[in-house]
Amino acid sequence: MDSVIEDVRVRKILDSRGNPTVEVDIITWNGFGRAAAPSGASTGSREVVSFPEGGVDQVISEVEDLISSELIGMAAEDIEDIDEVLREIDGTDNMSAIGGNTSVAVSMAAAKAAAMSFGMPLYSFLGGNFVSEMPYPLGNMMNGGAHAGPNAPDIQEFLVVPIGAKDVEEAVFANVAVHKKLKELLSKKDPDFTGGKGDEGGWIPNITNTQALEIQAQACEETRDELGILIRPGLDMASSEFWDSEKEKYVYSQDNIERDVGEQVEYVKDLIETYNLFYVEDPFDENDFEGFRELTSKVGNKCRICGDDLFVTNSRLLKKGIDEKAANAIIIKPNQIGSLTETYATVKLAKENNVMPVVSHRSGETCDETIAHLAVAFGAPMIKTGAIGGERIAKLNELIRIEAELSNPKMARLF
Ligand SMILES: C=C(OP(=O)(O)O)C(=O)O
Ligand SMILES: [Mg+2]
Repeated sequence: MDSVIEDVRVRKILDSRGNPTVEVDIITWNGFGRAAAPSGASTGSREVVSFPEGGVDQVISEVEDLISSELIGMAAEDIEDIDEVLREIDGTDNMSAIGGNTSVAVSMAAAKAAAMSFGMPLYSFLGGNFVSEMPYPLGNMMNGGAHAGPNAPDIQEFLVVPIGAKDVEEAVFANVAVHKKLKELLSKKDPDFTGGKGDEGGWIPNITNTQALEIQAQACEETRDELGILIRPGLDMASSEFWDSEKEKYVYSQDNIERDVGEQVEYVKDLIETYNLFYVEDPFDENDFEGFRELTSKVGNKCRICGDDLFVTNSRLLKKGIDEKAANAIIIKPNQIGSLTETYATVKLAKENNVMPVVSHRSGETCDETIAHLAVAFGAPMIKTGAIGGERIAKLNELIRIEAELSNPKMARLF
């Protein structure tokens, strides 16, 4: 049996914020898989718990042996069984005993070890022989909110989608062209602009939300004219971060404006129309299915309204969202749910219900490239990975390699 697990090793490594995270190696008779877990800053409250109370050190000192003694002898390709064993070892509802980051790194390392044992790339081991669609990269251009400092916009991520790109390589370089253009524009606009970047490599501008939206639109247009590629703007508002539950208002401190739910619906609708936004993530607090539903019913035919903190990659929450018609896209972050099996179940449910899965990095990342393979294997039309920075380009460059390997690659359908 080529894929029988012979050893499991867990180590503490650095993530891009300089925090500790776990990296797992799984060694099979005939292969090897390595995966590391990322971590969020603007996390949803219903995500599984990343690590046990003692953090990564406790995983190394107590959990590693528990996991390896159960997994050694199992076949690495039996991913569902492996994920079930991890759930049993943990024994809690939210993975707080071993940590969702531990379990997801084991789950992904097992899949990679199985793929190598059978001599296949991960995307075809998970997605089958017929995968051919490449995701559009959602590039992160400017950062605010929890990913930036105090004078930045409240909106967390100013994104772009190069919807006119003919292939991934063109798409990735189009995003970088917008990123470079923005540096020029921001330097002209703000004499104090230092070129500082946020957690995901987007610029941190010292400007208001409206100014940032204007400059993002300008950068998209100018880059489109220069490259001849249509590029549309998008946002991750990460609104849970500035929702004040006592006041029941969204507090935009940079603009000195507060909006109730109804005003937020109108504001975001207006942004979508004014800036021709292609994508808006988390325009409402993570508990506000009703706000999501109202916005989606008004503009869901022209814009992807995406739930991240709302769904936390959880199929039960997605089912609620589908029943309530709350969104037409969902962020897929495997470490929010703690296993590949559950990640896949959520993707499958989304696709069956015309909810677009968008595979995503976290703000704290490593150079692990697994999500590039997951996006292709799952047929996700978009992937959110940033635009520059070592841990971001690890995924983007892997997408370029995958595209070069496929015999008949084409871009996914966005509409
Ligand atoms: C990537 C994101 O940030 P974090 O990883 O901090 O949740 C996000 O909110 O989509
Ligand atoms: Mg988000």
